[in-house]
Parts: sequence; C-alpha cells; structure tokens
Amino acid sequence: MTGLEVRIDEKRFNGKVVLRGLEFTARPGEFLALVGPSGTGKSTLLNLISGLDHNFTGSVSWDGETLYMPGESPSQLGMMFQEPRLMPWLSTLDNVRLVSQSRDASVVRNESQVTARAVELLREVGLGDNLNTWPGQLSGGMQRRAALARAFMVSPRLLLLDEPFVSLDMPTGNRLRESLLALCQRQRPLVLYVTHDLREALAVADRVLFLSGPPARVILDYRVELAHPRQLEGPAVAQLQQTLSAQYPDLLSGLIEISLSSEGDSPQH
Ligand SMILES: Nc1ncnc2c1ncn2[C@@H]1O[C@H](COP(=O)(O)OP(=O)(O)OP(=O)(O)O)[C@@H](O)[C@H]1O
Repeated sequence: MTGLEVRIDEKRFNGKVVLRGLEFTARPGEFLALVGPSGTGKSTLLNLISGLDHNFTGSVSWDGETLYMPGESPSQLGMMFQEPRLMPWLSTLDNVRLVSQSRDASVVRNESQVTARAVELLREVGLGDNLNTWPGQLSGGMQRRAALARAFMVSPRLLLLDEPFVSLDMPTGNRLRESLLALCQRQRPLVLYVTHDLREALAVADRVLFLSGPPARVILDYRVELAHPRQLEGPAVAQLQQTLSAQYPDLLSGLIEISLSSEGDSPQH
C-alpha cells in the first residue's frame, strides 16, 4: 500500500516488553495523533519508525517497501522533539540550514537555495526578525518555532513529532499548532504526533490512535470528523471529549491534561 504500515510484534528493553502486537497503517497526507499514558512507549515507537532503533520484531513499511536496513532512516524524514535541540553556537538561521547537510540534502541543492528556503520557513513560523539571533536569546516558544522550521527543511514526506509543544502556555501552544497545520496543509506530509493530551490530539489530528498501558498496542483508532480551524477549548472538541469519556472511561483516565507553564513567546533576557 502507499504510505506507512507498522507492525511491531514485540519491542523489549532489557527483557521487559514495552510494545506488543502494535499495528496500524496510515496514508500520505494523514495527520495521526498517538495518545497514551505516560511511559507506555510512544517515544519508543517513534524511534522504531524513524529507524533510530531497529532492535525489534515485526516490520515497518513505507510505500510497500520494508524499511530499513540497520543504521538507515527513511528519506525526507522530519522530526521534532520535546526539547528544541538547537545548537547554541549557531544562529537561528544556521540551525535551520544545518539540516540540509544531511543526506536528505537532495531536496535543496545549493547554498543560496538552502538559505532562501530556511529564511522562508523561519518567516513562515514568525521568526523572520530573528535570523541572526542565538538560540539562548530566544524564548522557549521561539525555540520551538525554530525547531518546527527545521523539521520542514527536508520537505518531509514523513513527519514525526514527539510532544513538540509540551509545557508551553496555551496561547503560545495554539499559535505553534496553527503554524504546524498551515505548513502541513501546504506540504501534506504524513504526520505522527505524540501527545498525552487528548484535547490537543482532537484539535490537530484526522485520526487519534489510543495506545494501551504497557505493553502498548493500539486499542482504538478514532477518526476526528471536525473541520479546521479547531480550538483546543472549542465546544465541538469539548463535546467530542465528553462523548469519548462516556464511551471509553477506562481508556481516557489520566489522558486529559493541559500543561500550564509560564514559558511563552517573549525573549529571555
Ligand atoms: N533506552 C532505554 N532503555 C531501557 N528502557 C527504556 C529505554 N527507553 C525507554 N525505556 C522504557 O520503555 C518504556 C517506554 O518509554 P517511552 O519513553 O517510549 O514512553 P512514552 O510513552 O514516550 O513516555 P512519556 O509519555 O512519559 O514521554 C518505559 O518504561 C521506559 O522506561
């Protein structure tokens, strides 16, 4: 099939089974949220799909071909983590340009094209005035913006996001989610978005995959039939959440959390 086919028979760490019988498929352009209790193996799953960890039984296929030989990752793979992971000694622009030095560089060819694309992406996420700013001078929210721009530098066909906007205040998180959705709308990658926050999942995703407690597997594949733009606090999302809570009370216990932090979009001094 076209797209991603995941079948993890078993993934263990030191003999302990973390994932077992975890299966799903997804098509290009779909936006999937992976929701599950803390410590259930969501990041582990992304590591298997990205090819960072190939020590498991089962298979991951992309466009009908089994990925990957050990040490390989899929081409045009974009990733973003909880931590922005910017190089502190490089400017914001150079942090984004850096990605083009990877083997996915085939997408952008020469220096000026690389720079032009990085500038365009940084403008798109609202950092057009911060091209030469050091990461340490950016706020937490601005650093996530830079990380978001960097994830799109490879024109990703597959985009793996591991709680990318966790511990941001609600307005900052909302603005970043809007930027992400706008970029996805244009480039249509297949997105896997890990979150432990059901409201966030319902606000962004076409499908929500609910993972069980360990060993994790998919216990519900839920299609979200709401038009964009959705608001985290919107009535339709609240109603959906209520319906799901009524239908699947055990599934949702412990999942509905909104992180409130003081981290915002203002630069740090
Ligand atoms: N490198 C590792 N070595 C040993 N155990 C590991 C390793 N990485 C993860 N684990 C274990 O695997 C389980 C799943 O961890 P993982 O980080 O994938 O969960 P998660 O669902 O992403 O958690 P959270 O929501 O808290 O980020 C945990 O019990 C964790 O301790």
